[in-house]
Amino acid sequence: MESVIVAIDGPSGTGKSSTSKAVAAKLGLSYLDTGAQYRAITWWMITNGVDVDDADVVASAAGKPTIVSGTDPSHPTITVDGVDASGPIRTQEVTSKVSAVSAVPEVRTRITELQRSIAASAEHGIVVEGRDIGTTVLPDADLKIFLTASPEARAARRSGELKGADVHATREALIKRDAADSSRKTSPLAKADDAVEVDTTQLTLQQVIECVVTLVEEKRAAA
Ligand SMILES: Nc1ncnc2c1ncn2[C@@H]1O[C@H](COP(=O)(O)OP(=O)(O)OP(=O)(O)O)[C@@H](O)[C@H]1O
Ligand SMILES: Nc1ccn([C@@H]2O[C@H](COP(=O)(O)O)[C@@H](O)[C@H]2O)c(=O)n1
Repeated sequence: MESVIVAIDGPSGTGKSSTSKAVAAKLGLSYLDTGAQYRAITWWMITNGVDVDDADVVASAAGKPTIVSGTDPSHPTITVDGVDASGPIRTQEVTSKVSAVSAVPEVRTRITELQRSIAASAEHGIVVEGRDIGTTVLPDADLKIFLTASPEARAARRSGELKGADVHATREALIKRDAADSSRKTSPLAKADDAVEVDTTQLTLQQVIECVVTLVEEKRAAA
């Protein structure tokens, strides 16, 4: 198999980004962080005064920003209307509002088209991570992985990242975001029937990376 398409989905904090970047770098593949695209459109809505709780207004604005994702796993980038958005999309305000924006069907249609065109143009293949990649965006992906981990492990990982953040509050916030992402009508967070589930609770990041690399190599060998 010359080019390979890998879909990695799962709830928040399960290790999708860290794993996907490392696997892509190791195998010479491109990398796409689809959560960053939903964060980028949310950031644009906020900075342009759009009420993100008004789905009709969000829908009519969905086509306005130009979002560009750079797919080098050692230096992923994201711009909105030509402006580097990699910092602003990680604020607490964006994190708390992104699920409302990403639930709007017109937003999903727009971002899904963008994701498919990026995947189609990746010469050597790509690792695409998100919530609905295996189920909706790339249903014919060569390999689908669904990462999981206990809420406690995920909260501890995130609190370590946010230095000093309260673990209980972090746990509640990620459970709330997962619930919103899993219960939306259009393309919810879900495991594809043919995805391999990997519970990362007791695994180091290195072990998860090795597990996914092995699964990709097995697929390539079988092709
Ligand atoms: N197996 C692991 N063991 C310990 N820490 C891990 C593991 N996997 C990832 N991490 C750490 O957990 C944090 C969250 O990981 P990451 O951002 O990759 O998750 P994610 O699933 O992409 O999250 P989100 O969907 O919220 O963007 C990071 O600090 C990362 O280094
Ligand atoms: N395929 C996807 C990816 C992400 N989302 C939404 O974006 C939010 C942020 O994702 P992170 O991975 O950066 O945490 C996420 O909570 C979802 O609302 C999505 O809908 N589909």
